[in-house]
Amino acid sequence: MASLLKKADEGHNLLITGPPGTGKTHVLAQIVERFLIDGKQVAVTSTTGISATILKSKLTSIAGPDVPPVTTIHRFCGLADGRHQNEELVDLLMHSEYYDGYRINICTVQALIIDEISMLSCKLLHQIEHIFRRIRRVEKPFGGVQVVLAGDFLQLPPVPTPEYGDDGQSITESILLQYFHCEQLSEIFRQSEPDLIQAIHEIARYQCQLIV
Ligand SMILES: Nc1ncnc2c1ncn2[C@@H]1O[C@H](COP(=O)(O)OP(=O)(O)OP(=O)(O)O)[C@@H](O)[C@H]1O
Repeated sequence: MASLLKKADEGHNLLITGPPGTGKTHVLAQIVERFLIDGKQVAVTSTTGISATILKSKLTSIAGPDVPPVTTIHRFCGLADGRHQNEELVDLLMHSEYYDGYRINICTVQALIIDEISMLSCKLLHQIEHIFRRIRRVEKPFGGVQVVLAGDFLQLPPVPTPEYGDDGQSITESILLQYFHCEQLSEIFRQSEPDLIQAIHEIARYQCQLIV
């Protein structure tokens, strides 16, 4: 965990993965705390409303009441249900009064956290990168915003929306990952019984053996 926190302090983009109970939320809470102490404008988001609510309560129990509000990434920057093409959304963000709040969010944020990343499609990650770069007018990945992604790719995949041209491809093959330091957590903290921990790993990888 110390190496991840150091990378976060140094301003790297991070992708933190690992099975349930390996401490992804724990690390996120430490990172959020450090960003806040540094005076960074941090946005904490997740990919669904329910996971955002759960994340907020987990972060509060670890880092205390000062954690910022947690919302969905869609609500944070105006993605809605993914119906807009990239430049169409840029146009709305630049010119529609209805999108003022989203534009302000994008322009003021310095660090963006997205949890439950397995449910974010490649198309939406690329859209986020595009609109951040265009709206902030900074020709760097994500317009220079530090991005921290966390999740477990063996959990729920993205929901495809073929009507909007999104085939639901996971971000695992995204070329944007070249801009991330990727780290997989493997030590399970939530359980302590070795047999149970082994079973969790096997079930996650569809390798569970039936014992009769
Ligand atoms: N580095 C650590 N040292 C000791 N305990 C830890 C550590 N990291 C996490 N834990 C504990 O392990 C449990 C699971 O941690 P956490 O909820 O962060 O895992 P997670 O990977 O986010 O799980 P999930 O994918 O199910 O949300 C918690 O009770 C947490 O306090």
